[in-house]
Amino acid sequence: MDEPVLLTGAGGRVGQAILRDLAGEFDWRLLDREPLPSERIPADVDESDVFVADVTDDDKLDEAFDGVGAVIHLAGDPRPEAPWDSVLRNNIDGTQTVYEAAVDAGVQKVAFASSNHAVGAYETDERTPEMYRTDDEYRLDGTELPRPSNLYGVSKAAGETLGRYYHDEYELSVVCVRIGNLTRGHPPWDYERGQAMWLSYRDCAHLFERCLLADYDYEIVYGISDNDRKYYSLERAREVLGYEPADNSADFADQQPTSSS
Ligand SMILES: NC(=O)C1=CN([C@@H]2O[C@H](COP(=O)(O)OP(=O)(O)OC[C@H]3O[C@@H](n4cnc5c(N)ncnc54)[C@H](O)[C@@H]3O)[C@@H](O)[C@H]2O)C=CC1
Ligand SMILES: O=C1O[C@H](COP(=O)(O)O)[C@@H](O)[C@H](O)[C@H]1O
Repeated sequence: MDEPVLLTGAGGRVGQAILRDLAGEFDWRLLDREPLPSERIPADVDESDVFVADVTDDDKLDEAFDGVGAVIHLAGDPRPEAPWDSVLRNNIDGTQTVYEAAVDAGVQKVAFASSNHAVGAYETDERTPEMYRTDDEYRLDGTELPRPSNLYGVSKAAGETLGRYYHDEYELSVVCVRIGNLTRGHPPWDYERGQAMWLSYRDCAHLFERCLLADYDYEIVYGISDNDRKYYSLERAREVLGYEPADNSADFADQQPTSSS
């Protein structure tokens, strides 16, 4: 990728996981509505490539998108309990504005941060908690219809559908990554669901690197590490993107603190 890569929501957890490992790999342009503290900006990113802007502001986006080859779109309200007015503005309107700016600027690829919550309602009372365990074979693979668990999940399903439209209408390459549960250092303790959909920081960076380098049309993939426990298939991410996760939440089982430690 010779042209700059725009990272929206650069100051957040996912953005920082990506920059931690890929700072020197791409010519980054960073965008966030909050000013980024210097420790969140890689040393070789010039201040002219750092934009403080809201993703619903199309004029500011036009400036930030100028000359960009690919976009990783993370900016939005990440709270599963976020209210409708926030997800409507930040997640749905913001994502449509990003796709539109991408088309106007002649961008080739957009990687969109979707979520496990776009399909959270597959986790029915009948299937849980068994589906979170290693001996259960239930898998979602990205071909299933969205089944959101909350209004935030609805907004992520809408972002995926917007991507489908912008691919079909404008031939934009779009990959929607249904991210599981990103935590630094180790999987969440005492949370089976979180362990089954854990995404480590290094696998997160590697996955989005593959989203920038691979060739695809329109894809929905799951963004988790290669956990022994899993109810999301990694097949599509492996096949289409060349994703090769290095981490597995099971490797941390004996490190989990006990209540007495
Ligand atoms: N952290 C996780 O485990 C998961 C995250 N995701 C998605 O990944 C993306 C990033 O999530 P996190 O880094 O965890 O969230 P975060 O809250 O740490 O980072 C989001 C960043 O986006 C910025 N932002 C929010 N609304 C904006 C707007 N309207 N315009 C410009 N910037 C805006 C915020 O200032 C913040 O820096 C979100 O879209 C979230 O839904 C999806 C699944 C799991
Ligand atoms: O989409 C998201 O999912 C993760 C995991 O969901 P949770 O309900 O198990 O916490 C969440 O931590 C993150 O904030 C959210 O953006």
